[in-house]
Amino acid sequence: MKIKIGTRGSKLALWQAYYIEEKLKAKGVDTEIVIIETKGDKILDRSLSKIGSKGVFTEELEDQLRTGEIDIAVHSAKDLQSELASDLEIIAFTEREQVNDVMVSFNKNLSLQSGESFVVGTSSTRRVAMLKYYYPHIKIVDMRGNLQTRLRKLEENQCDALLLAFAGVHRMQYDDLIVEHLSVAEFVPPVGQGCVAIEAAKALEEEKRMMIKLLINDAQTEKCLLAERAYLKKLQGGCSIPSFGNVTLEENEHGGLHLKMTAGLISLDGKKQIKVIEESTVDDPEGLGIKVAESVLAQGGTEILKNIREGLAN
Ligand SMILES: NCc1[nH]cc(CCC(=O)O)c1CC(=O)O
Repeated sequence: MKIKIGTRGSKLALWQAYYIEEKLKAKGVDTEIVIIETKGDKILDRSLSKIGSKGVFTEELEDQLRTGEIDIAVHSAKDLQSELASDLEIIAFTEREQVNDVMVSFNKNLSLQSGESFVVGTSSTRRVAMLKYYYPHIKIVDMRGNLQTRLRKLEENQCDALLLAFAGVHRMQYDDLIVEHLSVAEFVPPVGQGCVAIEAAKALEEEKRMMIKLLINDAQTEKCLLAERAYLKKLQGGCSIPSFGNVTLEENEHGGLHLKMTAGLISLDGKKQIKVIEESTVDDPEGLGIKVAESVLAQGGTEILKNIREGLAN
């Protein structure tokens, strides 16, 4: 059996593909890596929210899943839209990395807490809105491109610091540049951050699907991700919407486990934030995600989404 692994060509995407390849190879499964360029990789001069968030990093990979050119597509779970086409599915989630965001800079003394004003580069609507909400003294500049491009821009002094996911910084071995770990209670991570997801066509041979599930899937991370993705799907928000959602498995008094979800929405100007924290048993993660989404929508989320959609349409 040979598994053909489709991936984007960025260094972070390749890290993810090799990570999956190693897990399969370690159990004697033959693999081949196929690099596929996506629209998100090609268009670098416009912000993601303007290109349209749906599938910019996934469409070309999905086409090749359908033709059987590749057996699986490897994605950052965060980049995978919450609603897949009916002929595609996620068959595995890897064990998750630390989920928090970090601030990266060449200036070791920078801190968001200091009250000092400096320039932070980010293109994430969630990070922009959260900066405005918690740290209004910070100046923000739009900073797109892959990790290496952003770091080059940082080096060129286009900004003083970047906000990034710890997972990507760590995987690219830039830990030395981390000057601050952001609290997950304030900067609640977006759905999927830190997890690698495996997408496949429903038509994939059963033998391959079972093998990949067995060797790659982490059952605990899967529970968390199912809840988070159900939340995002209910909100119908892609990555251009400043939503956040993070689920952890927590121990009960009796040693069993339950799910704890922290999720919400923040307006683009950072003026209004809705945050809901809810716990549930582990057996219905999707139910938890939907319940929290309904609660966020009812507490003003509908209004925030409406404002954002009208703004983006202009
Ligand atoms: N949107 C790009 C992207 N997709 C996944 C990661 C980081 C790694 C991960 O969360 O899996 C990043 C970079 C970032 O947000 O800093």
